[in-house]
This record gives sequence, C-alpha cells and structure tokens, in this order.
Amino acid sequence: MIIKRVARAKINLCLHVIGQRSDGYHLLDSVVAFAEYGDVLTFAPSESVTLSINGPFGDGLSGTGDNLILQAARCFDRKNGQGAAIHLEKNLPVASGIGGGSADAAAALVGLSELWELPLPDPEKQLALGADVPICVAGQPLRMRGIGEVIEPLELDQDHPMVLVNPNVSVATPKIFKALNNKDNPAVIDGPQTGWIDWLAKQRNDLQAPAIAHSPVIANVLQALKQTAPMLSRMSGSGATCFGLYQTDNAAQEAALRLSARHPDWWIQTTRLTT
Ligand SMILES: C[C@@](CO)(OP(=O)(O)O)[C@H](O)COP(=O)(O)OP(=O)(O)OC[C@H]1O[C@@H](n2ccc(N)nc2=O)[C@H](O)[C@@H]1O
Ligand SMILES: Nc1ncnc2c1ncn2[C@@H]1O[C@H](COP(=O)(O)OP(=O)(O)O)[C@@H](O)[C@H]1O
Repeated sequence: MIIKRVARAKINLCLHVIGQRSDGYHLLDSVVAFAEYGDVLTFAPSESVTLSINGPFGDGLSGTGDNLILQAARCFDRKNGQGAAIHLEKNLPVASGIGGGSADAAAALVGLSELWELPLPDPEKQLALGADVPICVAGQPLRMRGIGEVIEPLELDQDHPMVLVNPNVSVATPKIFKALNNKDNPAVIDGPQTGWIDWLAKQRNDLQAPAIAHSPVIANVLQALKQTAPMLSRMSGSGATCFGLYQTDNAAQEAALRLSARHPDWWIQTTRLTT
C-alpha cells in the first residue's frame, strides 16, 4: 500500500499580530486557507524510516536529521520494524511564508498515522513541531488565534483562482517577528458581514512592513501583483511569498503570464484557493 498526500501551501489571507507571550512567541489573529498546489509526499511500508527528496526546491533540504518530516515521524509510538520509505517532491519554496515545512510535517503526521494505523499525535505535540502544524493538519479555511492552537473553521464562499509569487528570496520567520515594532495591533474585524473579499480587504498583514524592510523586493512583488488587477493581493505569513486572488481562471493565468514575462527570475505559480 502506497499512501499519497499533498502538503498544500498555507495562505495567511490576513495576519494580525495582537500581542506577545512571556516566552517571546507572538499572539496572532489570522484568516488562513489552503492552495490546491503543494508538496507531494508518498509513504510506503518499510522496516525503517527513510526520506528521499526531489523536486524544484529539494536541493537545499536534507533527508536526514531535523527535516520536519522525520521529526513528525518521531512523534509516533511505533512498534519495532514499523517503518516507512517516505518521498518528498518539494514544489514549494523553502522559508517563504506559505508553511511548506509545516505542511510537510502535517502531511507526514496524517500519512503515517494511516500507514501505521496509529492515532494522530495530540495537538500539543503537533504544535511543538511548528506553530503552523495544527492548522495544516486541519487543512481547511479557518481563523487561527493564539500561536496557532485556537482554530475556528470558516466557510469560504467559493474556490478562488490564485497566483503565488515569490521573488526567490528566503525569509527567516524569527527575524521578521523580531523586527516588528508594534506587537499590540487590532484584531481581525469579525465577519464576513458582506463578501469575503471585501472583508479581507479591510484586514492586514502586520508582518508585511518588517518583511519589506528585510527584503525590499517584496514591495516590487506587491506592486507587480497590483498591476494585474487582482480582487485582493497581500503577503502571506512572514514572507516573501505574496498572493493575488482573481475572478476567473483566465484572469489568473493572464496575470501569471504577464508577471513571468516581466520577472523571469521569480517563482510564479497559478493555483486555486480551496474551500
Ligand atoms: C508566521 C507564520 C504565520 O502563519 O507563518 P510562516 O511565515 O512561518 O509561514 C507562523 O506563525 C509561523 O509558524 P512556524 O513557521 O510553524 O513557526 P515555528 O517554527 O513554531 O517558530 C519559529 C520562530 O518564529 C517565531 N514565532 C513563531 C510563531 C509565533 N506566533 N511567534 C513567533 O515569535 C519564534 O521566534 C519561533 O522560534
Ligand atoms: N520538509 C521541509 N520543508 C521545508 N522546510 C523544512 C523542512 N524541514 C525542515 N525545514 C526547515 O524549516 C524552515 C522553515 O521552512 P518553511 O516551513 O518552508 O518556512 P515558511 O513557514 O516561512 O514557509 C526552513 O529553514 C527549513 O530549513
């Protein structure tokens, strides 16, 4: 039996930083949904746990040691001889604000739980792998609070065609949180009272300014996206990936073509935000 899971890109449609805990972690209020596109993981029975990696962003990652997939495998109380040959097709840029590592860890938790017929590790263990892991296990539109442990499922009105753009710079999350001056910003306005997009347009990503200060090219990405007339565009997570949402698949494809023609060195991916 071979099990396959797509580790979908996590998109912070907005991300408000509303406080800081005594251990330094920041309190968040974020609306999150997932792309159709992601890394692809497969799990086959084996006597030990191994990880092989390929794909466009696989080069910088090691298949041993602290890879989040192997850390996820260590969360299970498995029996002797219970292993898995895991393969990762790494399609998402690393350290890019779309939670590739957390999505991989979540996919590994779910895939291995099925392969080994063992219960999913509890939410606290999931959170210890990464603050974004529980939301990636949930894998549906949601509002996340705390550092990611408070999850409220939401119903997105419809699938939205989307373009993801990363200028091929990696951004270390802790640096961006550290550079944020005001840790005490207003929460997400409750909603949506009107349409989803109108509601989201009124929200923010509080990490956008410090991320731009760290990597000014993010401002160019946001400006280039704006010029393609999306319904909504913003940076996800701590960056540098930005997203644009469009009315139709055609509009998204045209936007992606236009962006690729002007910026052949950027990672540009057409996909859909799923309900
Ligand atoms: C900012 C967010 C928004 O969804 O996404 P990304 O930009 O990583 O995709 C997440 O909260 C990131 O979650 P994740 O990437 O799993 O974070 P972790 O590995 O747990 O934390 C990495 C480091 O980021 C900082 N950190 C993380 C989360 C948080 N709420 N406050 C923090 O200050 C801490 O310095 C921590 O040591
Ligand atoms: N399977 C994995 N995929 C991506 N990153 C991983 C993985 N395992 C460990 N990491 C490490 O986790 C860090 C954060 O990666 P990632 O989750 O892609 O960031 P972000 O949440 O900002 O998109 C990187 O520094 C990377 O080296």
